[in-house]
Amino acid sequence: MKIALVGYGKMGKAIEEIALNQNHEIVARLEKKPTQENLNGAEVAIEFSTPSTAYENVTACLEIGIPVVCGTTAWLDKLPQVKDICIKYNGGFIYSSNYSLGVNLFFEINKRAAEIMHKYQEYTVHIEEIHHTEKKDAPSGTAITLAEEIIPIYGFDGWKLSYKTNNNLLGIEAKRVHDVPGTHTVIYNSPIDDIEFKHVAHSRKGFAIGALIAAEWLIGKKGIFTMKDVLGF
Ligand SMILES: NC(=O)C1=CN([C@@H]2O[C@H](COP(=O)(O)OP(=O)(O)OC[C@H]3O[C@@H](n4cnc5c(N)ncnc54)[C@H](OP(=O)(O)O)[C@@H]3O)[C@@H](O)[C@H]2O)C=CC1
Ligand SMILES: O=C(O)C1=N[C@H](C(=O)O)C[C@H](O)C1
Repeated sequence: MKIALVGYGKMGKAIEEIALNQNHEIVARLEKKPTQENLNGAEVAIEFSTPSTAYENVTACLEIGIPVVCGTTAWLDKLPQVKDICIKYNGGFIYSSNYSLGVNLFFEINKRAAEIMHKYQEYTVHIEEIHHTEKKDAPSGTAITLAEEIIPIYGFDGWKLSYKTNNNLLGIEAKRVHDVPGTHTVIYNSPIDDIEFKHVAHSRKGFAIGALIAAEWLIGKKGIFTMKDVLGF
């Protein structure tokens, strides 16, 4: 693949390392808005930038006619507009809050666990996420995805940044610790015992491998997709 990396920070560099080992070509490394010229003949754009720049970058790629794999978090209030633009330009777009295979398996386990656990009112539920101190958003996109799977099953009104669940809002606790790539835990507590489902990323490798799998899958496809489509869940 000829890949444009839109955003060349921690994730852009992690993707580059794996892409080069897989004999892909990096034709652009951008830290600004993509244009026809600076995309340099890319077949696909992989966008990991910042919450305030992702929307503009994604829409620019779609308007130019380049399919986009986007991993940037905390801009999803604008997802409906991106979907409209993708349809208008007959483009290809994938978004996932987390591209790692392990977390996508965890999403499935999380849903099933909530379906079982919500019947047992002696257990409370909340989420904890831990990330490196450079992270701009809280809670993480992954924690929000986990919450969005639990909320309808429990009938919660939504989530809030809190170490506990109350007022019918699912608690998400966000901790920031030097160098942690990403740890997510869904915690069920009762007076008798605790049950915890936990995913620990040891590095950014899993996110990068997943983003490259998504990019290869997306080339030639039209529409709006998630990692569930890529993995066939
Ligand atoms: N979905 C997933 O699997 C994962 C998602 N993420 C998400 O990806 C995003 C990026 O994470 P990470 O790489 O760690 O962050 P970094 O801060 O390391 O990298 C972001 C990069 O984007 C650059 N940038 C700034 N403005 C623009 C712009 N207009 N266009 C393109 N690039 C720009 C920044 O440059 P400068 O520093 O000069 O401002 C920086 O190099 C975050 O939202 C994070 O939550 C992270 C890991 C996995
Ligand atoms: O910013 C990060 O680093 C990460 N961001 C994503 C998120 O917000 O869920 C995915 C991963 O946890 C790492």
